Amino acid sequence: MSTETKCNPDLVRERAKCTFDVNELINLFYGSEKATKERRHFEDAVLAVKELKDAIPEEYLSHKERYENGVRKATILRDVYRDYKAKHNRDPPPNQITKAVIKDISPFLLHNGMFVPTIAGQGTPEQQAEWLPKAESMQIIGTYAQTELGHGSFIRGLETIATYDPKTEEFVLNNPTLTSFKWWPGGLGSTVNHCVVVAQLYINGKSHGIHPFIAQIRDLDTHKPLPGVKVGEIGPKMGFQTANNGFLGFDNFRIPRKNMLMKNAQVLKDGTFVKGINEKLTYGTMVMVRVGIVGDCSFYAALAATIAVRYSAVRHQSHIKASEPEAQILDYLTQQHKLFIAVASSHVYRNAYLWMEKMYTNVMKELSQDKQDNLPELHATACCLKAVCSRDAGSLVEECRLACGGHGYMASSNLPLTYGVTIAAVTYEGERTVLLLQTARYLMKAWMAALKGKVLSPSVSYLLNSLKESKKPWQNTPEGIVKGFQHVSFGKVKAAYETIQKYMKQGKDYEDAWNLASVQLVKASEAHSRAILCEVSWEAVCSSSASPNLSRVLQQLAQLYLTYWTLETSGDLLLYSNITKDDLIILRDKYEELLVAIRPNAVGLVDGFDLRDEILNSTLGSYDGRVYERLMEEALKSPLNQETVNSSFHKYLKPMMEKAKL
Ligand SMILES: CC/C=C\C/C=C\C/C=C\C/C=C/C(=O)SCCNC(=O)CCNC(=O)[C@H](O)C(C)(C)COP(=O)(O)OP(=O)(O)OC[C@H]1O[C@@H](n2cnc3c(N)ncnc32)[C@H](O)[C@@H]1OP(=O)(O)O
Ligand SMILES: Cc1cc2nc3c(=O)[nH]c(=O)nc-3n(C[C@H](O)[C@H](O)[C@H](O)COP(=O)(O)OP(=O)(O)OC[C@H]3O[C@@H](n4cnc5c(N)ncnc54)[C@H](O)[C@@H]3O)c2cc1C
Repeated sequence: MSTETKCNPDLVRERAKCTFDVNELINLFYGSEKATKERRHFEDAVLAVKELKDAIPEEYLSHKERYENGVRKATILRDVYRDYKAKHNRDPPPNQITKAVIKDISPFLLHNGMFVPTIAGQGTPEQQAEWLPKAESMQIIGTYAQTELGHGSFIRGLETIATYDPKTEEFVLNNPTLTSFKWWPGGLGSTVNHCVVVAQLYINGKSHGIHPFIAQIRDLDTHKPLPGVKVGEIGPKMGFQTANNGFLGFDNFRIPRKNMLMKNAQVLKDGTFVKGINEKLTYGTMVMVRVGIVGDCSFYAALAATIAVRYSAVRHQSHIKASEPEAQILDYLTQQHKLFIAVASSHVYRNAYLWMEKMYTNVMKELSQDKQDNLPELHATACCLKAVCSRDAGSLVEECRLACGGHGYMASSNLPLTYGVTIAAVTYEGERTVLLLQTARYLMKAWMAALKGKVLSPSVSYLLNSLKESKKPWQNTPEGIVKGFQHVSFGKVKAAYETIQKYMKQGKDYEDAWNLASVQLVKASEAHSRAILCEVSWEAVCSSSASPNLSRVLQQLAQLYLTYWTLETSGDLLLYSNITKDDLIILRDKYEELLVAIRPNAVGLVDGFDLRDEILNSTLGSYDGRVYERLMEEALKSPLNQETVNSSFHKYLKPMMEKAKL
């Protein structure tokens, strides 16, 4: 981190006001002092590589140049990872340094994030032995090719076909229609030579559902598409410009039988299909990534909050009192309302991610012992938390951007790109509504079980309690608010269920009744997610090992989250819990008190995310607060400022002005 010497005086004052030890917060957030040290050490090693520094900001490069620069840096970064592993005999610690290097999304994201994990999770030991060493060492580069032009959400509707030919013991891959073309996979455009292709398996004319296959699509020496492969890049997007998303189609492309990933289901040499214990295990990589996305949401909220809070401490505009100097915009309560929820939410998502990660690890362990009982709960929880956290994180980043006024609109603030990247997670890895409806299926089943008095899984057991406790008075405490959110979820689950029943009594079949109730079902899932987020984050704060000074501030943040959402969803609480108008007024006042209480620690709290200037990559958010200097320095890098008179003056402006004189 930069030293305080050249720091903006407002930020120096802010840091002096902080009531807790920022290093303690950093160590708590990242797990331990050792974890912080190792992460920083690795980040230092990456940032010491001169070739990773960009000569000019990415925004001035063409689409093609941006990609090429992204690949260049991704390969150097990969060397740093390899060298670290060789030296320390372990992988580098979790870190976000790719943001400092690639800025947008790495063309290797899908290789590391889905290709390798799919081989590890869906391959037999022999298949893992064949491909993992090559993939992990980057002798081959891959992606996860599932989505097609015509289908993304409904994956049973995928049209890519893998027909087994027992004579040659091969699968023949085909994309018979335009809509069957793979569309979106990251790195597919021009980077990868392999992919996991999700395709419909046909044996002797019989369909056996979708399965993952490994296909080599480009020559390893020339990188030319292999015969029978049509592949390319899909073009510019809202973000993900360097992710190199691509399209792919096969024309009678043959792959050996051993290229079907066969941990779950198998095709024997003679074409016998052996079903797996649960066909949904094929969807396993998606569950893993959905859990990871909750962690990503914590990072993006932290990044945007760091930029906007530091900027708001440096920026002065207007007066609170006419007699006093212009105020730091961070002193306006409205600004605190916009920003502190992003700080608080980052902690909430972090705790939810750690909680989900534990659930994921447990279920994976159970699956390895053929025990599947807790898989539905994992799937339902990962779906709704991914859906709610990504949408909320996107909104928080946008609110942080708006809170920086005009300068937040500058690319050099890094907030527009951060928004483009964050909001993409609402769609990828399962579109929000679609995932919430998956959770709703689970909630409806849980509700029916609750009505029968059955024992429910831990994440939905509150439905039973709420059934018993519906008459208890509201309590204006964090625990009371958590219960309140559970009552809202209970009420919405019950209402959605009864709506389905109502339509069925009117003669509709279950599917139509489901569709007619689906707005309510989505809302029930959202309420369920909010109840989980509130409960998990409050419990994490209460059981944390933080010192009293830090604990106080973390409790304030967690209470801010609870109170913010109570006020945002007060209509629901009035409808489904025993909260009263008077309780809401007390909570409104409490919320305002919390903003005021958190205010002196705002800069300390974002310093506690320990995001280096290179990761923030923002003129507005740097540790030293040299906002105006940086805005000007960055503007001067514009190619339009490298010449006094642009040629368009002579070509167009001057002739126009002269024509106007005639
Ligand atoms: C930090 C992250 C690390 C790395 C980052 C890497 C990349 C990030 C950046 C970008 C990459 C993006 C990649 C992608 O987007 S890849 C493509 C992702 N695509 C999707 O997510 C598709 C979404 N659709 C689905 O998952 C399924 O189609 C859907 C679940 C919606 C429906 O499936 P299906 O029609 O087969 O099932 P249903 O009939 O609705 O339900 C049947 C039954 O199955 C249960 N189920 C469904 N999915 C699962 C699962 N994954 N695990 C367990 N069980 C599952 C479902 O609950 C139903 O149960 P029941 O109610 O009991 O019948
Ligand atoms: C940045 C980015 C990166 C991606 N990377 C990859 C990748 O690497 N590999 C890969 O395979 N894919 C990738 N994808 C694709 C992504 O997984 C899909 O776009 C996503 O799953 C959504 O599917 P869709 O595009 O078909 O949306 P659609 O399903 O067409 O959604 C459109 C609308 O229809 C609604 N809808 C659809 N079905 C239902 C339903 N059953 N009930 C109610 N409403 C419904 C949705 O809610 C939404 O409002 C990526 C996408 C993006 C944006």
